Amino acid sequence: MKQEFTRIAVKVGSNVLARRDGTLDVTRMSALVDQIAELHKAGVEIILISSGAVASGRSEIHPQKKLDSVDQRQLFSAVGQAKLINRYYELFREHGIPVGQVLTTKESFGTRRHYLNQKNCMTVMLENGVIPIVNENDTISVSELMFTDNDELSGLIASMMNTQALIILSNIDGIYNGSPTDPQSSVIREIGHSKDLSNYIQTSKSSFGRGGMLTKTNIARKVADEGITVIIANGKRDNILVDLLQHPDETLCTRFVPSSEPVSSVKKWIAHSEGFAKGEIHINDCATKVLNSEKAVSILPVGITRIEGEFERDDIVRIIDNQGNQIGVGKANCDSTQARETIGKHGKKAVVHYDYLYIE
Ligand SMILES: Nc1ncnc2c1ncn2[C@@H]1O[C@H](COP(=O)(O)OP(=O)(O)O)[C@@H](O)[C@H]1O
Ligand SMILES: N[C@@H](CCC(=O)OP(=O)(O)O)C(=O)O
Repeated sequence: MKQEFTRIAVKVGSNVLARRDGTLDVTRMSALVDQIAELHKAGVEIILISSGAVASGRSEIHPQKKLDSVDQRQLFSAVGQAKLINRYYELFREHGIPVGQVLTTKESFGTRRHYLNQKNCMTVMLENGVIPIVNENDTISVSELMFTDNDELSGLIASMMNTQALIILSNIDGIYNGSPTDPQSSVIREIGHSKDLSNYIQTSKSSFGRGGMLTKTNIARKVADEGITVIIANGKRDNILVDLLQHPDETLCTRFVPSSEPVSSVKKWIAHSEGFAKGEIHINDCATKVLNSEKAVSILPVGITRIEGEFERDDIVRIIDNQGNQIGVGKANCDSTQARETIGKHGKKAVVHYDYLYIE
């Protein structure tokens, strides 16, 4: 059996797992588990990121009084996640494959220590032949502490676990070059580095999804820039996972071409840590130019025009150009007071060192 990848992350959207009425589509789940089991037995390490907790809880519990959206999400996910993982456990057991549950939150990616703890957990699972099944811990992550959706989470996991591919399974064959409902539009098969897709993406979402195609596209681009192949495909199509890996050329999907330049593990973490940024470092045009060149350069005080916000050494900061556009993210080498004291000065140590700087 010919296979390009030996470690992959697979994200399954709510719509793949839920029927129209919101109940769990056990037939679909079972078909996906069969495919994952086939790949696992062929030696592919798989991390499964599965949505569906809220959708499967909603059909189980019928609250007496009207609940607000936070209460609903907490209640449905608490019940639904138990149901979901139980199903997976039973289905994988039929193949003799052990699975483990990893529930996480956005905050768990905020510090390098937490990040490495999670990485270690999933590494030890894979080393012992256990398939990690990951979801956001919806019971405790509320509003600004939430991931945009599980597409964002799957990108973080793929990057953290150094997978060769991230396969995002939704209820659509890929990204269309127009409205998906327009018979004139077709699936874009391959997307290179600098292609702007914003004109194609509608804000519509499938009935149980959270982020829509726009977050999928943004995440896919970022992850592909880190050297990981990203594939968006239809999880409702029979045998889709096995076909994507074994017959990639004949299988309908959108594939984001990965960058060939390797990105260090620390830089990958920084790239996905933007949401935790404590401050902003504004830089002049000259500094922007050298940062965008091929050279490995740090951010020196001489190129800084302004510091916004208060941060400590090792906090995440955004890098902003003279036009106010964010051009990167980095880990501060000093606190904001020290950084302000050196603005514009020559011969001072870097405020963000190159090794801890991710330029977008
Ligand atoms: N250009 C496009 N190509 C494909 N799908 C699109 C496009 N623009 C918007 N969409 C919508 O994005 C939806 C998939 O995103 P989402 O609802 O978040 O799915 P999931 O639950 O699998 O994460 C599709 O069902 C489709 O309605
Ligand atoms: N953690 C949520 C996932 C929500 C979500 O992001 O859904 P989707 O856009 O379908 O991947 C759940 O399990 O219901």
